[in-house]
Amino acid sequence: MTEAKRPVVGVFGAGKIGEALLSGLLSGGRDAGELVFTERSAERAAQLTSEYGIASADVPTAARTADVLVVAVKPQDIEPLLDELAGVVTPDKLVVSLCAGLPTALFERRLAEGVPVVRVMPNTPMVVGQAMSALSAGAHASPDHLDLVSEVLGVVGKVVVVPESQQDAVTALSGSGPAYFFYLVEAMIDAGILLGLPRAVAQDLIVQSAVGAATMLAQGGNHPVTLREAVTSPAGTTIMAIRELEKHGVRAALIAAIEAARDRSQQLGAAHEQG
Ligand SMILES: NC(=O)C1=CN([C@@H]2O[C@H](COP(=O)(O)OP(=O)(O)OC[C@H]3O[C@@H](n4cnc5c(N)ncnc54)[C@H](OP(=O)(O)O)[C@@H]3O)[C@@H](O)[C@H]2O)C=CC1
Ligand SMILES: O=C(O)[C@@H]1CCC=N1
Repeated sequence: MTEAKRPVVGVFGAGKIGEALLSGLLSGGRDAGELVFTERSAERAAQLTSEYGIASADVPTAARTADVLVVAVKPQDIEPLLDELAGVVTPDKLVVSLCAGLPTALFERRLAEGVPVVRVMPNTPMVVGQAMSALSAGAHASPDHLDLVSEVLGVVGKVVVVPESQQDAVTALSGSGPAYFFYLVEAMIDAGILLGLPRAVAQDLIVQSAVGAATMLAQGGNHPVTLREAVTSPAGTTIMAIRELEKHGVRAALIAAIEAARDRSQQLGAAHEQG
């Protein structure tokens, strides 16, 4: 039986998330020949080609070569890229935007009539096959297009479909989410240093605690409250720490932080609505 031909994925802007996607797809079994990317800096393009064996191309060539065009430039850099894509992207292609805040309507306005667009918010754990990607279909994207994006991003992690109206919230939660966990881990390692532990020991203790806790959350099916209560003994050590976290407003700080990230995602989109 012959296998159906897999789509060629083109990554436009191979920075942090673009590179994470390319390397995650390779680790997930895609061939370098099924991938292409564009980069502004020739030096960075050469470095990525040497590291991964994936060819780079200019924007029009990559747009013609790829079936799925993944846009991974900063929202602030989108306009010149859309100028380049506008003349070459045809409705038989699929455009996938990873850009925070940018609505599918922006792409639909700037590209040829009928080009399907899917907005995705992924996150960097795609380098280890553990991304969380949330997908929303634009006006011309069909269920088959969503299936195609799910298939590609399913190689590098989990996929969920959400209404586009929820994408700013998703961006604040799971798009930025890994940074919050890294920040907490960093702070807990500092606490270990304060308590006199060697840095490497503190890091091992906290990272393995994070891995263990994440695995229990992902696999155990228990609510986080139940899991935390199981650690929190009457008159024990954990409740003393929890009291301090509550006293310092850590829960409220996290809620406010995530709300601020949501607001910023909305602003990034609004900037392009006006311009
Ligand atoms: N980082 C993350 O965790 C996540 C990021 N995103 C989204 O992904 C997008 C990219 O973010 P991130 O990877 O962090 O940003 P980066 O700045 O690391 O990557 C963007 C890359 O695109 C290049 N670039 C810019 N314009 C063009 C162009 N016209 N043609 C080709 N390449 C171009 C940049 O080059 P140069 O450096 O020379 O400017 C840079 O290498 C953003 O829209 C962000 O919102 C989404 C989810 C998570
Ligand atoms: O910080 C940002 O804007 C991007 C979007 C989500 C994660 N990083």
